[in-house]
Amino acid sequence: MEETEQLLEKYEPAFEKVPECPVNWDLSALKTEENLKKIFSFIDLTTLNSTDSANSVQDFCDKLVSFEKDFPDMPMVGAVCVYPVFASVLKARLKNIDVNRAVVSAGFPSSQTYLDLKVLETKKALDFGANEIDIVISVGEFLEGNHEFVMEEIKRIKSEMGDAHLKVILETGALTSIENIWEASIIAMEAGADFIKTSTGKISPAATPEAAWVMVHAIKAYHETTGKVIGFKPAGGISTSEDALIYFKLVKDILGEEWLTSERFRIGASRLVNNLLSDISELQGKPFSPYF
Ligand SMILES: O=C[C@H](O)COP(=O)(O)O
Repeated sequence: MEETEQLLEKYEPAFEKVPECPVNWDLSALKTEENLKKIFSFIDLTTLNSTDSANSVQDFCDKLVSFEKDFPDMPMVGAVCVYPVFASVLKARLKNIDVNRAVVSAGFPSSQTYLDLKVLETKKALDFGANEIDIVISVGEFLEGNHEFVMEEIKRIKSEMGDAHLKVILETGALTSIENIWEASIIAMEAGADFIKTSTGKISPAATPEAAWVMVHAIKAYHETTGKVIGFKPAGGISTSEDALIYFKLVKDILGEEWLTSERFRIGASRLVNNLLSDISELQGKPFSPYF
């Protein structure tokens, strides 16, 4: 039996014990200033548009640098996340603030390119200043049952990354079943993912509580079995405080308070920041106008 099949068999009993995902989420007690600020610090503030340019990414970064001065009571976001060609812009413009420089790589978002190009793209992004890399699994190969291929690709990319963090996107909206999401989670973690991430944000559905539920249980099972700590990143379509609070609650309830840190929990989002800031201002009784 192949290595990946043995691995999946080992984790099957844990999968069978995953409870049903709740349909309703009671978030009322969670919408506090403290929690919303924590969520803010977990954001991978993302711009992944075909229209992005060096100038627009520069402006995006400069806004974050001004934000730190204009909102001294707010934490910094976890990372800024951009296309690889802008890694050097992040390095130059964010050098004076404490924020991670994340870059999508390896043929993002389809992952449909040669492995040597995936490795090259990743190495270049790191050389130019990224310290976190987000890649997508080869979804088509995974769905064909080529688990070994998916595992080896991730391992190879990770092996070229030194200390930089690797986030592996499962593209859960394309995985067709809860079992597939579980298996992709286990394979990605075993292959060296520091984080597993739901979605690229480029297909629908993107992040869902149901997909997150399975992934977070997989992280828990993997931690219990290996002692390894893997982070979780829901991404795609998360735009309101309530959307984010569902993932916050899910991580808190299943993995515990110790996962509520930007080392272990990120939320990939392009539109969440202003809504969080608006809700925080409302809780503080202060006026707010969109900042980002
Ligand atoms: O990785 C992050 C996602 O691409 C962001 O998706 P979003 O634009 O729907 O927030």
